[in-house]
Order: sequence, then C-alpha cells, then structure tokens
Amino acid sequence: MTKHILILPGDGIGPEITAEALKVLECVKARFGLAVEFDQALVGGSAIDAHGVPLPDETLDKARGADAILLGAVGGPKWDSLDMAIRPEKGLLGLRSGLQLFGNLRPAILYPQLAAASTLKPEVVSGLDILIVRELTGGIYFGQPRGVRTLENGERQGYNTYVYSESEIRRIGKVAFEAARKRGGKLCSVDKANVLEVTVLWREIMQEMAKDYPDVELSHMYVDNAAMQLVRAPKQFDVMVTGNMFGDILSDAAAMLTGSIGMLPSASLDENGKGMYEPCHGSAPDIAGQGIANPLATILSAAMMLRYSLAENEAADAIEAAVSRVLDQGLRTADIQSEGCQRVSTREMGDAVVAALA
Ligand SMILES: NC(=O)C1=CN([C@@H]2O[C@H](COP(=O)(O)OP(=O)(O)OC[C@H]3O[C@@H](n4cnc5c(N)ncnc54)[C@H](O)[C@@H]3O)[C@@H](O)[C@H]2O)C=CC1
Ligand SMILES: CC(C)CC(=O)C(=O)O
Ligand SMILES: [Mg+2]
Repeated sequence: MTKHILILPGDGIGPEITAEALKVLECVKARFGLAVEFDQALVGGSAIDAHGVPLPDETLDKARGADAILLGAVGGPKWDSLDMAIRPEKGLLGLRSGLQLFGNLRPAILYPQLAAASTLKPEVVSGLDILIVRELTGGIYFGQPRGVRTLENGERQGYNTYVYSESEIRRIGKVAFEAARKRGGKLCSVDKANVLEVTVLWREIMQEMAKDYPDVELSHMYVDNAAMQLVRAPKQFDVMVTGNMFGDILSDAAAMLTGSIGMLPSASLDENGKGMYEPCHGSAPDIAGQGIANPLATILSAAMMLRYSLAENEAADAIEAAVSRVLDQGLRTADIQSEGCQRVSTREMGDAVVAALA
C-alpha cells in the first residue's frame, strides 16, 4: 500500500534543506522501489503570509492523513514568534500537540570524519553516540495558565506554568526505558528536583518505572549539572530523558559536540509510531537564502522517518551510509568546514548524497 509523506518546508532555510532531503528521498524511492508519495503544505510564516494563520486547517488535516511528516523549520523576524511556535494551539507546537507527538528522539552522534568540527577535544568526544529523549507535548511550553498580566501596581508580569501529569511522565519514561534497553542499557533522567515539585514527581515516577526495567541502569541528574557534564564528558551518557524545555536546551548543546546543529536530526513520535521528522535546528534567518545551510540534519531526519514510520530500514541505512561517504570525500558545508576539506553549498551537499546513494 502506498505510504503518504507530507513535506512541510516552513520558513528561512526550511525550503532549502527540505528540497535536498526530498531529492534524497526520490532517489531511494527509485532505488529501493518504495511505494511512497509526497505532498507538501504550508506551516509557519509561509502559512501566515498565504492564509493568515501559522497552522491552516488544511495543513493539520493533511498531517493527520499522512503516514509520516518531514518538516524543515518555522519562524523568522518577520513574524511574531509566539504565533509561530509557542502558543499551544498554533504553529509548530499546535502541530506537535494536535498529532500527540510526545516522544522526541534526538540522537547526537559524532561522525568520526567531523572530529575536527566538534567543539570538544577528540579524546573527549570520539565515538560519541547519545540519545536525548525529550517530552514534546507537555511541560512549561504547554502549561496553563500562561500570559502577561498587569498587576495592581501597574507593573506587568509574565508567567508560565510548568506542569506534568503522571501519565505524561510514564509514557515518555516508557519510550526512554525501551530505547535504553535496546542501546547501552543506561538511562539518565534529567530534572531539577531540588527546586521544582513537578520534577520531584518526574523523578519518583522514573524510579518506580525502573523496577520494570532491571536491565536498565537508571541515574538522575539535575539539569544544570547535566549541561555541564554534556560539555565536560559527554560519553558518560547513553540515553537521557527529560522534559520539554530542558530537552530543547540540552539537545542544542549536544549538537555542537557533533560539529554543528546542522547535523542533528530528530523524530517526534506518537503512541503508534506515527511521526514527524525534523532537524533540531530552527529556520536560521541569518543564513537563509544564501545556499549555505547544512541539509544533513534534514536528510538524516528523512532516514529516521524511513526507519521509524515506514519500516524501510534498508533505505534508511543507505542514506546514513551515503552521508558518511560524502563526509569521507571531504565535502563540507560552511558550518562543519575544517582545514583541507572542500566547501560545498546546500545544493551541492544534497547532490553529493544522491550521487553517493547511486
Ligand atoms: N523546529 C523549528 O522550527 C524551530 C524554529 N526555531 C525558530 O527559528 C528562528 C531562528 O532561531 P534561532 O534561535 O536563531 O535558532 P536556529 O537554530 O535557527 O539558528 C541558530 C544558529 O545555528 C545556525 N544554523 C541552524 N541551522 C543550521 C544549518 N542547517 N546549517 C548551518 N547553520 C545552521 C544558524 O545560522 C544560527 O547561527 C526563530 O524564529 C525560532 O523561533 C527555532 C528552533 C526550532
Ligand atoms: C518552538 C520551539 C520549541 C522549537 C525548538 O526550539 C525545538 O523544538 O527544538
Ligand atoms: Mg530547540
């Protein structure tokens, strides 16, 4: 049966990088005879410009009907960033919550060819392969009440609510424990249980769940220490599980260990394995339109999509091997450039991956 993939290019570098991922997907479709069809829709600023809203009903309907979604990135200085992303009913967060994509997998893997691009010394980072499991549809990004209010003394006050229910913690815990079981058997739960009650509950539930996973070694770490440990000795981690905001921040930090945020893919999954796949970075307005963005995080997200939502493991493996081959050839976009390597554009990088696949 034909599978339907919805591509949401978004804004800024989004259209540039998704175009390269689509070329790669078309190539594996032909090579492996995949029964997939592609459709596109607007989200973010491009949707505001066309329809006045960041998440048009048509886009949400198409997303609901698709077997998997590949997203570039949304946002930019032209649009109100809260409209774009943060208000739960809108934009990217509306898409994530509307589809119940609570399980965000963000693998931070250092390709050995990029050791020189990492911000850490080779001996600290070589062989790095960690998985950050981030809760994606709850926590402070969604908690109510939220807003800006005027106090009696006339001063304005901004407020948000950090809330997690037990069931939300359990379902992300399950994703993390299962992932740890399949990988190195180590899970570090990151919280701020010395200050925030919500994360005291988070820690308690992780401890309870650990009884069902005797093969997984569970540890706990406060988020401030976790940020420090990530840049001090990242290989101590195997799987990390944390809430929405902490995971957002820690994964950007982890990105630099791999050389660039342009290398970090992600999968956002619902309970049945339906998913949206996107690079961890944003729309990079500072480099949009210049043809210099790194498309590899999006191409690697497409590989995750084939593996997790379409069960096309061979095609996914082929894409990942092609990315590795291109790096072997010394081809680098600006963000991962190092001495002796050949600088290529976004399009040239996409073309090189396609050539490596052939
Ligand atoms: N998933 C999404 O759609 C996300 C959207 N955003 C939105 O993106 C806009 C920009 O946000 P920023 O905080 O600047 O984060 P950003 O991730 O877009 O950019 C941060 C830095 O990384 C660089 N960068 C990002 N992706 C790159 C790539 N593929 N190749 C080379 N360099 C890359 C950018 O040039 C910039 O210097 C904002 O409107 C923000 O709300 C931010 C994060 C995620
Ligand atoms: C709207 C933001 C939460 C997007 C973001 O920074 C992310 O998902 O990494
Ligand atoms: Mg982020």
